[in-house]
Amino acid sequence: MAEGVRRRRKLKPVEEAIQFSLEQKDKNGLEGRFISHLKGRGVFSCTDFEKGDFLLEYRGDLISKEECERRQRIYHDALKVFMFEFRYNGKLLCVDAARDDGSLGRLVNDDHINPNSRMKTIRVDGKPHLCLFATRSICPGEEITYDYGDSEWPWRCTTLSVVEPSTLEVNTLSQSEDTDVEKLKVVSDQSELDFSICAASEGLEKVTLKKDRLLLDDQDCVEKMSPVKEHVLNEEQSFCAPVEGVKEVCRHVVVTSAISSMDKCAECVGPVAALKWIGLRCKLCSSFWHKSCYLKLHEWDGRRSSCEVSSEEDELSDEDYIPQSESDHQSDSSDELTTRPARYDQAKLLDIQEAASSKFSEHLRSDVTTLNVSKGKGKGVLKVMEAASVYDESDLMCHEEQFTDFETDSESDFPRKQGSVVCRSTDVLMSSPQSHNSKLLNSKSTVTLREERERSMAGGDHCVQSPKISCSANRKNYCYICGKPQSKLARHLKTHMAEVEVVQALSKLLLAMEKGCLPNLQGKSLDDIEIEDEIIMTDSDDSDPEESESDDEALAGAAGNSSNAGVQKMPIESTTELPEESESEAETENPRRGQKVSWSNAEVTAVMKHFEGHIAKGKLATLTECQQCKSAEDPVLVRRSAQNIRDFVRNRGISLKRKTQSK
Ligand SMILES: C[S@@+](CC[C@H](N)C(=O)[O-])C[C@H]1O[C@@H](n2cnc3c(N)ncnc32)[C@H](O)[C@@H]1O
Repeated sequence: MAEGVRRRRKLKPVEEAIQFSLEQKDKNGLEGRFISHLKGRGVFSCTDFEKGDFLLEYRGDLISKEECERRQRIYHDALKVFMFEFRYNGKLLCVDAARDDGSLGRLVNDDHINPNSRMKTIRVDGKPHLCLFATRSICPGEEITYDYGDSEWPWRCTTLSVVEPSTLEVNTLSQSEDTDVEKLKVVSDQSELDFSICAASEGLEKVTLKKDRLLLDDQDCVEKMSPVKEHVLNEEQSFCAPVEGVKEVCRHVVVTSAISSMDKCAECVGPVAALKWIGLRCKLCSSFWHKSCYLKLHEWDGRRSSCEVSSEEDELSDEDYIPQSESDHQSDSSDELTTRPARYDQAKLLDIQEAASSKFSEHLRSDVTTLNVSKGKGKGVLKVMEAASVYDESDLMCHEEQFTDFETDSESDFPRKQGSVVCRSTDVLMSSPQSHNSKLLNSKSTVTLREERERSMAGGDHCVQSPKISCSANRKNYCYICGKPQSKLARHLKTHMAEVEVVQALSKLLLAMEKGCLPNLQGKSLDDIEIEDEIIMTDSDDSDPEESESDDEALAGAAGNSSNAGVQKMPIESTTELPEESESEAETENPRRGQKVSWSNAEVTAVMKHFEGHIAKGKLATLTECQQCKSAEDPVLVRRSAQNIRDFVRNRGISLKRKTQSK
């Protein structure tokens, strides 16, 4: 009874904050949504909040200054933005929310002009917790924001100062009303930048910037805490919002580069795929970007002219497989980079869309394919379709996207923006190039699809974009990703757009389309789909197999030859030697890899044990299979990477094919 009464009693905001902090839960009435490519996600209220209400905790690992520094050394910029440094009991601490635990606090964006909440510390079990409280009443639909504090937050600045690494003194301008903006002194030797920034808020902020991190000095900080409740918050505490903006001081010198799947685009923070991707890397600050993101960024802030682009390509690690995809093709030439306009808002998925468009328009013209794929609990049906004019059309749409407001409520907006639609139904999304209005068509079968397509083609109306993945059941839409029913599916899907799963699903489908093996995927769950690459001999494979391409050539093959878009030519990366009969003696030297390593008989036997079937069938091994082989045969293959093994299998397959053909 007493328990019941306690439950019913409305908790005071601080009590509520303590309760939610203890339970590690977010409050109802708030939701995360994707806002835009520029801003990323944000948190929105779905209910009314009153001034003073507790909203959310900025949840993460509470770590010391030292641990914070250590993590900042190893974190990519994209993760550093989730590190919230603050002062508590005279100590510099940090809540690291880099790990996405699904909590909403980490997604709250900055607003220094009209924020509706404020970050405060409360003490729970002797430890500080960062909690957001409403500073005014908040209506449903409003985005929750707080003031990150005075700093050079890039999104606040209309003009960004770009600093030459060698520049010794730079004036910085804060967008805030405060007048105490002083000089930013830069002492730079490229390897270590020390900045003393004096900016004003309620007090003077002193920040030491080393390499690429911000540390608060023993001075007043960005934001001073007002006590929430004396026994909870009994001393002056100060805050610094998530670390950000350091990359802006670099005058980027970018090169096209093969980038590890672990590294994210500094602009959209998104991975492209589980595999290594080709993008741009700044030689000075080692940030990475999708090419389209980089172009967009430098058009936005007018720094384009100050950016150097080199055509030099980076070294590839022999661990990484570079997929031959159109998204790679985008990154191939510095020429293109300097001349091509930035067109994409939703870089990540649009990259894939573009990949699909150009690749499939080459060799899948007039094809309409339906693919049933089950995923999770529901009976999802993926319809994948392709239209003859897809390339031109997607091009047109990409251009138009610049002028389209993404923030519309239109059901069709998301798919059109994304280019690739993921929803659950027998419905298929189609769109007309004239109107650019996507509409849900209740297409029940391939025949219907084809008819629809033919009808629209005849009427000058074209099916748009590939792949289209559309799922629903009984006219109720279920989200393909989280499986929940959604009345506003298109809008809901925006929340998933950054998820790797979507990108991976699309990648798989694209690969399957490209290889013409979509029908084989009928009824499979996405997790079960493993697309085996088949070895396709090309002219260049007719040369002596021992003379495999250099890494550069392989990279160029993988990234640069869009005219080969219709052919899946596996780049020969020469990460291992070609194992001919004499492979045990064969030695190939890769200057980048240093020591040449010949294949021993034991190694060959170990690999053959696993991949004889692949070689006979002319199939490529996947990296996972190679890793499994390596583990199973441990320690025989200790000198070989999974990629080495993969190359071995491929090269063997090529040799065998050649032999068969010559017979
Ligand atoms: C703690 S995260 C907030 C969540 C973030 N929007 C996301 O999608 O992950 C901080 C980052 O959000 C972005 N951000 C925050 N406030 C912003 C604003 N007002 N305008 C644009 N971007 C903002 C910046 O990229 C910043 O580095």
